[in-house]
Amino acid sequence: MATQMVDIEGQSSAQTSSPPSIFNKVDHPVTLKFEEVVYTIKNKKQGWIQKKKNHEPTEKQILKGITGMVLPGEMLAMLGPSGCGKTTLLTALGGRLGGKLDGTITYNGKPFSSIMKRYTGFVTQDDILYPHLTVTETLVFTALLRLPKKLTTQEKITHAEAVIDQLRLTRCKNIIIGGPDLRGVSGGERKRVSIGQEMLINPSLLFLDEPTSGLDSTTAQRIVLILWELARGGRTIVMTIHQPSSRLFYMFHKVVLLSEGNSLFFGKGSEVMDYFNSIGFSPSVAMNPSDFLLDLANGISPDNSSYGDQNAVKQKLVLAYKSNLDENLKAEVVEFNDDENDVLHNKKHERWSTTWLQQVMILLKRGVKERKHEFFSTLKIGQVIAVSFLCGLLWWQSDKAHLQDQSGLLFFYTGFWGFFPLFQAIFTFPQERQMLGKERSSGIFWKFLVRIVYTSF
Ligand SMILES: Nc1ncnc2c1ncn2[C@@H]1O[C@H](COP(=O)(O)OP(=O)(O)OP(=O)(O)O)[C@@H](O)[C@H]1O
Repeated sequence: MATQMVDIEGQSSAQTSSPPSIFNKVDHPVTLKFEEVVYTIKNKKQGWIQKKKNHEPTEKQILKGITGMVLPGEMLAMLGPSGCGKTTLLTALGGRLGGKLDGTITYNGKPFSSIMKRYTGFVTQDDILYPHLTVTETLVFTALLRLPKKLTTQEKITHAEAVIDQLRLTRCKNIIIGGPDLRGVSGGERKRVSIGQEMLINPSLLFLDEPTSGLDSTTAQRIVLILWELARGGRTIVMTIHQPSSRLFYMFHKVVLLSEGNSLFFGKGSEVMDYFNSIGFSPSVAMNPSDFLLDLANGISPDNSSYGDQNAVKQKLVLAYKSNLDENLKAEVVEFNDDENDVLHNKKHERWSTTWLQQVMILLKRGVKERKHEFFSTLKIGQVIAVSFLCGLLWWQSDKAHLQDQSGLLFFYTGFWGFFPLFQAIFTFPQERQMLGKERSSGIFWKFLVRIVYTSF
């Protein structure tokens, strides 16, 4: 099997022609509109004793009517305190939220569809990557899986190389991703690899959940700058972000401020301070706008930094939004005609994903690369030696004439070599769950099958 494997590192470094500039412009621009988005969840049922005591409502509203619009070439930042509903809104807009979702979300005037899914990239907060693959291997395997089958393997590798260049990952392209117990690329580089995986399909819409969390401000700025360049190519970019520095804040074209599922502001980042000033909230000292906005969303008024009347401040801000911005915004969203330029839905699309056999083969190769270190791990060799030693002791100088003894040994060996690989395979299922979830959304369904096949070797 090892001889069949594609030497990805070798092939990619052998590539001499300059990578195509596939990222300059997007082919199918998308306008994202969302009106009165409400998301409700059912509260978990309590035990019958608790149920009698507490009369909690059975449902909880996470999003309470959020409206907005993002045009191609724009970058929207969702701001708000922890638990205000940013990730929920992002997931809803990315077409990944199940459950009770009311309101309207449209992409060029149409609801979410499989065509839209193909042109949507989603970068989750946690980077789900294989720790033992290098940056190049990670991106090349993704390219082989996600790019249309009309492209040759070499062209797909060239695309992956182009992404590496674009994301300035060239210096670390041969370094492994790494994990909690394994040194690898830095946090910022890992985040760029995750973004690169989504960029490979040249998405029209890109969603990112906290792409800068845990990074220093320079690295965070570098990542937002890359996203800004992507937006300049006509992409629609939506991200959640916790507390951007003022340099970052002014890079966003639009900002939505959330508080407990309510919208407190939606509009241009450059206008947010003027808006809050106009309704009587202005910072007493010069401060980072995002700090100021987070204080407001937490109900901390600039003139009264005591924590007494937070609910009253929040209520005031919600009412101010409803009377000053909500109606105009809804009218703007309804009036905007995005049907005319809808190249995406008007064009005939080929079914371009790879066949299941190709997927199985690529996943098999990737699985072998990722787990080859386990095949001859000291632990596994130690386990086999220990079992062999015990068997040796038990059957030491056993009489060859005793056929039952010999068949017992054979029975034990057959059982051991049958179940030993089987248990290895079973324990990979929980480890692979996250990756399966991530890749299922890209249409890769054959992973479990492949896991069983190659772990049983
Ligand atoms: N399935 C669920 N069941 C119960 N509560 C949920 C569920 N999903 C989300 N919530 C609640 O909804 C609220 C919003 O969650 P969400 O993850 O969107 O917040 P967030 O603003 O992204 O927070 P953070 O910035 O900390 O990631 C939280 O209070 C969370 O506990």
